[in-house]
Amino acid sequence: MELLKQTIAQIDPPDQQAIKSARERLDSLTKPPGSLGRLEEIAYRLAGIQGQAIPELPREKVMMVLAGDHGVVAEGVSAFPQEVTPQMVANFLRGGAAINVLSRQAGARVVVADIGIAGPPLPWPGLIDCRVKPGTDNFVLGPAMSRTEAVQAIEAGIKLVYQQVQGQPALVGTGEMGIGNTTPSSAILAVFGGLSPREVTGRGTGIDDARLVHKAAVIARAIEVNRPDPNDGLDVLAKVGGLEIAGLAGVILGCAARRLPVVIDGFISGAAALVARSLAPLSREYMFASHLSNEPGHRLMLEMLDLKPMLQLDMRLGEGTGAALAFPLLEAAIRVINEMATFAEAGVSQV
Ligand SMILES: Cc1cc2ncn([C@H]3O[C@H](COP(=O)(O)O)[C@@H](O)[C@H]3O)c2cc1C
Ligand SMILES: O=C(O)c1cccnc1
Repeated sequence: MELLKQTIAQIDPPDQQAIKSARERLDSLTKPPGSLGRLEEIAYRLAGIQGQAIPELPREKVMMVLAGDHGVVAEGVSAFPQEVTPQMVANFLRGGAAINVLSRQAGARVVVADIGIAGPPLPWPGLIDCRVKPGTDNFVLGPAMSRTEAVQAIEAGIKLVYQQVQGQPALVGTGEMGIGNTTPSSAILAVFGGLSPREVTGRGTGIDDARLVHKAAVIARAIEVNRPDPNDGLDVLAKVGGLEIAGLAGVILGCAARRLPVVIDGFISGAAALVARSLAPLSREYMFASHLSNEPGHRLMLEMLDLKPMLQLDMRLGEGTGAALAFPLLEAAIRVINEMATFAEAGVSQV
């Protein structure tokens, strides 16, 4: 609990003076004011995060992929069996998954961590061991994990940032693997948003209509049985969350504490972002929403976080794929503010 408390206490607001100077510089560049749209917002937000008017390109890009399993899969909420979680982790380690391809494209390193895959520990080279327990408990019957386990998983995510990222300037992305994890993500969204499970439940890996109705009913039952307190982020996480969601909340908090921008992937990462924001409201200032997932609740999630997605490609995969695709857009924003000529430099007339 000490590490979590310290980390939250270390999160400062972005540097307002750097933001102001960055906005002035953006307006001095050879383009009509504001004409690069949200790229300009990204540039000045990064200035505020780095604490300098002209943000630097990242020296390091890291995609954090956390894997965990979910007891609630016993209720039949996913189209795929639980063994796909370790099978996909093996695929990540071999470099054959979508996240490997898109991270290579972005020039990012993929970090793969086991925070709670079901079964015995996997002795695979390259797999980072931060196991809290072999999967959550079925949260229809009681809490997914204890409060202590939730804290342990968050702290594992914080430590990953410290161990895997050298420091400023860097870009970090959030990714995950865990069959069944759209179910806790919808549950978290329903609780924090005071929304009905039907509104926020989607098809995940591709369940049919009958299972979709069943999945929403499972989430409704879990909320009824556990009665998570929406004003207590740890309570929500422990009762209806997941280990990789907790770990990603830790990654987000760790980035915010170290003044690193963190690029949030899709629906599951969004649930982790809601948890992080509820534990430390300022952490939101360090988040960038990469894309809008096709999972229907994602739009509501981003509205609650007041974040606008950069891309909308009808993707619904997770793993960090949307975040990897957004990395070059953040780098483009940094290049614009660094490399464009000003009106004065280029001898271009202003109004
Ligand atoms: C082969 C395969 C690769 C994946 N990569 C990410 N997910 C995604 O799907 C899962 C969530 O959906 P649900 O809640 O319906 O199980 C997570 O593992 C998520 O990362 C995958 C799913 C599958 C099947
Ligand atoms: O948006 C996501 O992250 C997502 C959606 C469906 C299944 N897995 C991941």
